[in-house]
Amino acid sequence: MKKLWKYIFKYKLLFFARIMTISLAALSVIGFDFMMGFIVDIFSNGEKEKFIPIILTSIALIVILFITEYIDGYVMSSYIKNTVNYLRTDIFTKVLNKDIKDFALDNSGKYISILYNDIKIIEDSLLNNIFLVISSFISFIISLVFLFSISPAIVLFITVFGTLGFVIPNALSKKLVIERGNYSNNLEEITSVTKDLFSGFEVIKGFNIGEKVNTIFKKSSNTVETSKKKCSILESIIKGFSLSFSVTIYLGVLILGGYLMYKGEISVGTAIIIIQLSTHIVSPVKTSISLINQIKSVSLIADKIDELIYDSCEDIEKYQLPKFESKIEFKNLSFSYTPNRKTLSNINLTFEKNKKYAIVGESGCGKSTLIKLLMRYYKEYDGEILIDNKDLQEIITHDLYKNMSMIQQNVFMFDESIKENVKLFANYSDEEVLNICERSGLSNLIKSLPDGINSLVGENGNKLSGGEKQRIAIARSLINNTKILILDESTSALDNETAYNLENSLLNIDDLTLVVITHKLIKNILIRYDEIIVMKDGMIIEKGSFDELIKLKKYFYSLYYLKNEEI
Ligand SMILES: Nc1ncnc2c1ncn2[C@@H]1O[C@H](COP(=O)(O)OP(=O)(O)OP(=O)(O)O)[C@@H](O)[C@H]1O
Repeated sequence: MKKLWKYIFKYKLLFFARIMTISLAALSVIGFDFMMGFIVDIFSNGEKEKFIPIILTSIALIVILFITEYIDGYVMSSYIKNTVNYLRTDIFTKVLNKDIKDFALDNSGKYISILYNDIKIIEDSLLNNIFLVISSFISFIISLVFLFSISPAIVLFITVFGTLGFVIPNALSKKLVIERGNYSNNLEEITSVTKDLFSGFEVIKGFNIGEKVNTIFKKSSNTVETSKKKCSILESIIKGFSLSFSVTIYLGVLILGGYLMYKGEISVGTAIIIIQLSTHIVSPVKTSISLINQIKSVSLIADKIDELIYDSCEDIEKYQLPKFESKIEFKNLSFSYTPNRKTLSNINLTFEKNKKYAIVGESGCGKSTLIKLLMRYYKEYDGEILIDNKDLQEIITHDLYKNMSMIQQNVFMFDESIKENVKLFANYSDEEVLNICERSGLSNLIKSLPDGINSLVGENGNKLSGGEKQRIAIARSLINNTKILILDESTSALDNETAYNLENSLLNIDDLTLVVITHKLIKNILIRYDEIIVMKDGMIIEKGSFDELIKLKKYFYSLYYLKNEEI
């Protein structure tokens, strides 16, 4: 919660301006209460000389009320706009700064829920309520002081019942805080579920599982609404208590004021002022519990935000890697996703600068896992991964991904043109983009489109084939002058000829360290790699050039002939 104060006070001037305007508005309303009392006394006493002044003062008060309300609304909307904007943008930036592995720990629906649902709760329950509490407090104190000057007995009565009206509902409020936390978690859950279900729209349609998916959604929706209902029930119990005590105070003040008037100790006008002022005492007692609870409940949401935007890397990243210079080394590397099941065992491997490596092995042997560790998706491994003798975990994120990119089977596309998707909004000329597109095997596609590189790719590239998206991803890395390029089955969506041409053109780039995970065992391509790494059951069992491995007549040999017989 502490961290939220940073956002609340980011626009200090507007915050304090709002306290001023809300205090002025509260004072104007109290002024109006006094005016009612004066008007009644002046007319009931027949004080003719005060008729005109009191009418003029009433008009002036109405104008003041209007102006203070307007200024107050203006200041408040400016404060909310700036603060919510800052909060949301800051959280978004922090999420963007997360490491890939940290980001992947949570469903992205959680981040979306925080950015919209939780920030809305913070706006309604914290930002708005802070000022309501302050304004109620100001009216409460002024009214109490004035009432004390008329009758200490009235103030004593209010203090006793006001305290009871605060303490009893407060005892119930802890439960409400917990329920509100549940409600926020359930909202987060339904956002993630909805996002996942919509992402799988094609699968849902293709496999006719609409009914099943509907049931999942209904269950989630029901959970959200049930927790909301629990909050509402608790709120009404608390409100019921607060209302009973406030009505007691209100009626009590009325009776005590009426009694003082009956004894002739106060005028009718003063009795009216007492009644009016008592509303400023009753109202905070009635609403303060619910306001304070709402503010408290935000602390759970604030903790959740803190936890999600916490960046685990900042403290250990200390090495710069302006340019990849010599080698990547894996030393005695072992890794498990789950206890008791080793995915990688004792890997010792070196990728030298500008050399080309192919990783082969049957499905599930650990090829992608090895590469994911190099991309720093997971950090809990035994052994070491070093780039230019620097521990992978300690290299500054920006430098790491500037030097190294990975192209996977699923390529993300912005709903933009081919050109923007290749240059990723950086400043490259059309010639540079066209040149890179040619090297990435995109020339035919671009020639066939009326708008060439300016053609739009559609939402997540739905106007392109899987192979075309992969070629765009390769073009992205090449234009960015990535020094280490990793392809994870990334030519799988390409036909054999295109895959062959593309891999060949990447193998021709001298100043590129290339690591390709491949299932396609094509001799003409494989002979061009400096080293083929053969994996089985999470271990490297053979290493060498194509000819060396064939001569060995061991695992690679059988894998190669098996694949080529299949073809
Ligand atoms: N996130 C994960 N959690 C648990 N187990 C996983 C996870 N990812 C992969 N595995 C398991 O680890 C093993 C190695 O998977 P990996 O993806 O590295 O294999 P691969 O050689 O790349 O396979 P393929 O050629 O089919 O892509 C597999 O048994 C897989 O089921």
